[in-house]
Formats: sequence, C-alpha cells, structure tokens
Amino acid sequence: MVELTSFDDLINPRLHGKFEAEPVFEVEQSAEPEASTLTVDETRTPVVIVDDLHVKYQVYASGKAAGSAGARRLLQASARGIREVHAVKGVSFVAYENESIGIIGSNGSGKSTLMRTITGLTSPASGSVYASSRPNMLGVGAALIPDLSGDKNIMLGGLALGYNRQEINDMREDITKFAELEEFIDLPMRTYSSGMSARLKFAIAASKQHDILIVDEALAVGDARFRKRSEAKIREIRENAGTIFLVSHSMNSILDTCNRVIWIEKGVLTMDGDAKTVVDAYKGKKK
Ligand SMILES: Nc1ncnc2c1ncn2[C@@H]1O[C@H](COP(=O)(O)OP(=O)(O)OP(=O)(O)O)[C@@H](O)[C@H]1O
Repeated sequence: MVELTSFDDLINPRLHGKFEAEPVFEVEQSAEPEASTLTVDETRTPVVIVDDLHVKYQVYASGKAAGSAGARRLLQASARGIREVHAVKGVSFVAYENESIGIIGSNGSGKSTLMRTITGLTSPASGSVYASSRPNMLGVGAALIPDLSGDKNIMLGGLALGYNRQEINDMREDITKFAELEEFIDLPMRTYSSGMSARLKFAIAASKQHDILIVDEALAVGDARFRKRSEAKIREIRENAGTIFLVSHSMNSILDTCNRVIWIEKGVLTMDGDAKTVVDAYKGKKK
C-alpha cells in the first residue's frame, strides 16, 4: 500500500499502479486445431461428413450489457462493437445412407446453426462439411411474396425448389388441396390467416422428394387437425428420403422417428449414438 502524503501524490499516476484500467476485452482463445478424429465405417455409404466444424457469428453488441464486466464495457465506448458468438465448436460426425438422425439440445445450443451450415446457408469459421448430394431444408418461406396470389406463390415456391413450370402445373392441384385452400388460392397471400399461409408454405415444401433432408419440427403447422396431417406428411417424406435430420424438442417425436441421435450443448457435440440411449441421457441431465 502506498502511503499518500500530499495532493501531488494523490494525483501522481505512478503511485497508483493498482488502479490502472484492466483490459475489458476477453479475447476467447480459439482451441488449437486438433488432428481429425473422424472414422468412417467402410461397410456403409457416407452421405454427410462434418469434420471439426466451427461456426461463429459476428454480432453488433448494442444492447444493455449485464454484470460488472458489462458495466465496464458501457464506460468504454471502444469496447462496444462487434461481439463474437461461437455457436458450433468442433463438431464432427458421419451420417450414412438411410439413417434418421435426431438433433437435440437446449435452446440456443447450436442445432439450427449446424443444420444451416450443412445446407450451405451459413459458412463455417473452420472445419468442413462434405455431402454426397445437396442437403435440403424443408421450407420455402423466404421465396414467397405476400402480394401475389396463393397460386402464383405455388409457382414461385416450386421454382425455388428446382421444379420447372410444367412440373409445377402438374402439382398445383395437389398442393392446393393439401393446403385446403381451394376457395382462396386466387387471393393474395397477405389476406390469408397465419395458419393458412403456414399451410400453403408447408404444402409447397412438402411436395419435393429429397436425398438428404433436414426437417425442423417447428414446420408441423396449423391447427391440431392440420398438424396431424403435416406430421404424417413429414413421416411420408422421411420414409422416401435417403437420409434425414430431424431437429426437435419433442423427445417422443425423436424416438418415434430416429434411429440415431446427436445431442449438442453449448455448441459442443455431447453425445452421439443410439436414439434411446442418447434421449435417456439427455432427459437425465435435464432433471
Ligand atoms: N444470425 C445470428 N446472428 C448472431 N447470432 C446467432 C444467429 N443465429 C444464432 N445465433 C446464436 O448462435 C447460438 C446458437 O443458436 P441456434 O439458433 O443455432 O440454436 P438452437 O439450438 O437451434 O436453438 P433453439 O432450440 O432455441 O432453436 C445462440 O447463442 C444464438 O444466439
């Protein structure tokens, strides 16, 4: 402890070393890249290989910071700015033909980020994803335009899924019927209730067959009756798809559907194995 004897001492910075500002950035040390631990079963056909995948988001941190570290940040303008969220941390696995893989984990654990990276919608910070054909996410929402009629949106959504006009014309009636929108199909989509437009989006997306399919169960939409039909449709698509990833918070649905489960927690692959074993471990951990 420095004994202060005068005002000059009080304002002399050299006597107050211990009050010097601490660095406010906590730079996350990125883990040393390790040699790949991936093993491929030679007797089966691999369709998706994820090798030491890391995904990071750069986020502009403008919101209220919390805690004492946050308070310090608020005092230093320079510390506000870009923050990094390390959403997927070194995930590796091999998915084989005809597997139905459930992806489970708490909210914000990185499931959707992992799936988006597999489809190529989000790019990795490091690591690789290999796929034998283009993985598709069951969804067309982004392609549709509210001011156009349901009918025109079927055309748009179909084109976005890679169909040609003739193929879409052939499917048009089935899609309209499945969505139960026969009387409304000529009206602009913005006049639909949220359930009606969700049904239309689902019906368009569900019209396609896929080799590698990613289903976010939130896609089972509409009221209880339509939900049942959309779940049945998901099951049918799944049966016809080569390999499927199902992201869900419903353990029943995961056990119903999947023969293998990957559990992700805070971006890290916690467990990968037989569906029942992993779901039991996950439930045990959540208690
Ligand atoms: N576009 C984005 N920009 C910035 N951060 C993001 C973005 N998308 C996700 N994140 C962050 O990445 C982390 C993982 O999110 P992700 O949506 O992949 O989790 P999830 O497991 O699918 O969650 P949930 O079960 O709630 O759907 C979270 O911390 C989230 O805040």
